[in-house]
Amino acid sequence: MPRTVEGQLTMEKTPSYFVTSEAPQRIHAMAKDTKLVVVVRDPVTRAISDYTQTLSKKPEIPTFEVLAFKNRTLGLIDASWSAIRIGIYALHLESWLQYFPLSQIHFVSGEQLISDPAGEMAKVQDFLGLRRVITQAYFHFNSTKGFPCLRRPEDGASAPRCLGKSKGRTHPKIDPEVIRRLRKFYKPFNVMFYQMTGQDFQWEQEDGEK
Ligand SMILES: Nc1ncnc2c1ncn2[C@@H]1O[C@H](COP(=O)(O)OS(=O)(=O)O)[C@@H](OP(=O)(O)O)[C@H]1O
Repeated sequence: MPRTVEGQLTMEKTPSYFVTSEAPQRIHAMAKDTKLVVVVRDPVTRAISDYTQTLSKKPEIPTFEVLAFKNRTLGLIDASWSAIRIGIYALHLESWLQYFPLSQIHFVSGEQLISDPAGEMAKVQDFLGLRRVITQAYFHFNSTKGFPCLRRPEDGASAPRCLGKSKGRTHPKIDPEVIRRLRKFYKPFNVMFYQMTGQDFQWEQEDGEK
């Protein structure tokens, strides 16, 4: 990590930290006042997104439906498969709460980051004690991509910058029965996560992928 001088904030982004059991202790030992920002999305959609990413690199892998189960006849989910395990957010958060108070952790809703990026970024800036610089003016919804893209009002007419092709890929169609089974699997963990964070992410609202 680079040294931070007075008046600076050092930021670092590593998605795997949240699910790495040694990370909370190590980060706490390095800087116990560190503020943590975690982006979470519906774990079922997250698992499919994770699978889609792997599939793009290894097209020969088995189907999502095959990988999701230890025993499909019995409906036994394979919670050791990383695409599924990562979405058990309550489990991972428990390790962080051994070292950091909840007040030092901010959770961003992945769904709202897409539907209301400025609102979600306002909360992040408040949490970090920053002025709200990134506002609505910084976002432009690109209907072709189906996601908000970033523009810099200070750059005048320059085109908004969308994330690359590997973000916002089309997901394969997954058997709705498998989705239902996965929703049932995650429900108790999601409820526990809402209780632990005091935030209801509303992942139980609809059936099907979000
Ligand atoms: N603005 C914008 N543009 C494009 N994509 C967006 C955006 N906001 C959120 N998302 C969602 O981010 C998902 C990819 O994030 P990742 O977690 O895979 O990224 S990373 O691994 O942390 O780099 C990606 O998941 P997939 O849709 O499965 O590709 C998107 O749904």
